[in-house]
Amino acid sequence: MDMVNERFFAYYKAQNIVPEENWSAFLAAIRSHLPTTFRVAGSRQTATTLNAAIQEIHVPALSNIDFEEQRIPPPVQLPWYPDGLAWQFNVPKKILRKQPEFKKFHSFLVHETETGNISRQEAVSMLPPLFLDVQPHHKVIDMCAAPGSKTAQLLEALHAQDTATATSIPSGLLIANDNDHKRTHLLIHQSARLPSPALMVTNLDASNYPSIKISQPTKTEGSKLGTLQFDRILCDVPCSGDGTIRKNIGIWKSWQPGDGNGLHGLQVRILQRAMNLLTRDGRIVYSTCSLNPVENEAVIAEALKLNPAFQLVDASSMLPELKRCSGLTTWRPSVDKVSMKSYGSYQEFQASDLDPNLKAKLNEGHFPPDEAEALNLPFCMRIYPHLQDSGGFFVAVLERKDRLLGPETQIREKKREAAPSCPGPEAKRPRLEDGAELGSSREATAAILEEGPSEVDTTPVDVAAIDETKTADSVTSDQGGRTKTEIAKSSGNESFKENPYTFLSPDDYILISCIERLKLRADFPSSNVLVRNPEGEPSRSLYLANDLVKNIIQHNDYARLRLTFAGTKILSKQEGGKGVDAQFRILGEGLPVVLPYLDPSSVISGDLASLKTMIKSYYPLCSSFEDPFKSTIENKENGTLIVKFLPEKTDNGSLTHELVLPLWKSNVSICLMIDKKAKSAMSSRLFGQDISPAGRKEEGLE
Ligand SMILES: C[S@@+](CC[C@H](N)C(=O)[O-])C[C@H]1O[C@@H](n2cnc3c(N)ncnc32)[C@H](O)[C@@H]1O
Repeated sequence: MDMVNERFFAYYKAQNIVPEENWSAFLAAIRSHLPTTFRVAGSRQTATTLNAAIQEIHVPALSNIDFEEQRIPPPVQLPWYPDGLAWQFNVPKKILRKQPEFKKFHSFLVHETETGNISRQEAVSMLPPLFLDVQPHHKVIDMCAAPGSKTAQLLEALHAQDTATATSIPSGLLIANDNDHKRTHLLIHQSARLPSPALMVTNLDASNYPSIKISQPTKTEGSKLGTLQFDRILCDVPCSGDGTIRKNIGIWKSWQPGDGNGLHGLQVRILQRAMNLLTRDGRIVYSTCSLNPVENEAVIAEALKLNPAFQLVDASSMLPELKRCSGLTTWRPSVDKVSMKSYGSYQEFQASDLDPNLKAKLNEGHFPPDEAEALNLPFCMRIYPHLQDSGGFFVAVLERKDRLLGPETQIREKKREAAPSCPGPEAKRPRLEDGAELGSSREATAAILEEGPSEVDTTPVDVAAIDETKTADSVTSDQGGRTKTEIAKSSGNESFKENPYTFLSPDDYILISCIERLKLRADFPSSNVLVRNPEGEPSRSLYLANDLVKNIIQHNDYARLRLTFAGTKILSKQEGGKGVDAQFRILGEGLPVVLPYLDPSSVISGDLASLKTMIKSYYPLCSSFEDPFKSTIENKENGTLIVKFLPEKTDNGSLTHELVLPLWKSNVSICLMIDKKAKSAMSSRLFGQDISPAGRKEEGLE
């Protein structure tokens, strides 16, 4: 492919995005292959252990490797990422497939990605959540969240107090929102790897995000209904995406100077809405993967002019190792595909002899404001590909000016620009970070699934529960006696087809039987257990939400919020468990959440030899285990069991920290209730190879 686009060159030279002397370095970088980057995810404790394994086992094994007479550099840590938890390597696919050590490392990455311990994410895309600085008590909203790579980082920050085996229940909240319904489901699928009782997913237009009611305690009246305001808001808005040109090389051909013009209005409205949803001491991070000032500084400037209570934050002392350039104070929008002419001011644009139809495509907000310096636009951050061999990116941090002053004052809701909620005719479809264009969700889904989430193991696991949300059309009623269709109509949401969430009574006999079976302690938050079906019956899956999520669900119409997901699934009905007292089984993703409430006597001890047997076969016979594990399971009642493995060394690997897993016991066999990809990853890590049935099949051994 010819990596040439004269319009692109002329436009960005006119913007002066980099000094003349750096232009050739910029050009060389955007024409070169983008290195692979990944982040060690999950709880801090697991992350540190896995990171140590990369440092102490993989990097030494990958050092001093020659391929076709060339020295291949090993992975290196991104210097700016906290605790060295993000890595970069630049090795051609051919080497990853053929060179034995790199092949081994690649399959380690694939396995760990599938289990959620590693997130393959562009380096620059990791930045916005870091600048947002989320704490476990924060109320956070990710306004344009799908497919969810930054949502995952935000969730991890909320869960900073998790341990290797147990999930904390943060007091804060994360709402992940996206207006594309299919993409919200992709996000939900991804976030199953990071189960959180503090997560809600909504499917709304961020530029018009509704006020959410919550019950707040008062000094005198007990409690009253108020409006939820967020401590942290991420606006990773839809954009033209030319910063991803190294990865999405089609941009070389398709790029036009007007690509960002039609998105500007929507971007301003999303940021403005965020400003109105922010608590006084809160913080907003606005980001795009576009280099275009019309989608970046122009949006910030316009939003600041409309909301003078806000200011840009000087974030130069945050992530000091990150190389960045200052935001622009002047730029030259263009609507011209032919002569490549651009204009330094709105006045100059209006005075030009352009066709009136073209003149209608830009308004004053697209152009640099007179007060660019006073607005501190240089505090915006531009990350260019040549600075540290990354993609191109833009980040700005905003806070309220009066954040440290006196009592809170509600900012006046500005009248929003009467612009259409869709980008204007000039607008191309916004490019999404994963490379797909908005609207082509099927391709986006396929692309992401290829890289990311693991399949559900349909053999022993939960197919029924997956279908649960698809029964939404059934005509049944909510607590107010309205049918789902009526609720949807009343909310102007005819097309919304998700099921409502209903909290179970702590006296519900199924809930009580699960609690008794698992011997959950009295402090288990049983009043926060909810189900997701129109009848409000515990017929399939039980979810757990934290207090804030419960508060929101109870005080808002779920259809108005287009609530697509909430909390985390902890228990599911085991169809094969008929005749067993408690037919519910604990889920792999729910176990870390429930673990802190389990009575130690309900957890059995296992050893790695037994684990090997459980991984090798789907339903190993109880009699195939060695004692003492054999007699332990033989003496247990049928149904859900939890098994704990202590750190131990094996011939080809080691278990470095405690591991707790869910089992299901039938009359003569047991089954390890985890995803088949999680089994494969665990097997490779503990036994040096994938001994699971799926792994053996892949290797042609079965
Ligand atoms: C740049 S992508 C977000 C990437 C995401 N933050 C991540 O890190 O995975 C922009 C997202 O905005 C969504 N979007 C577009 N218009 C929107 C709107 N008006 N309200 C909410 N989301 C919108 C798109 O569906 C897309 O998923």
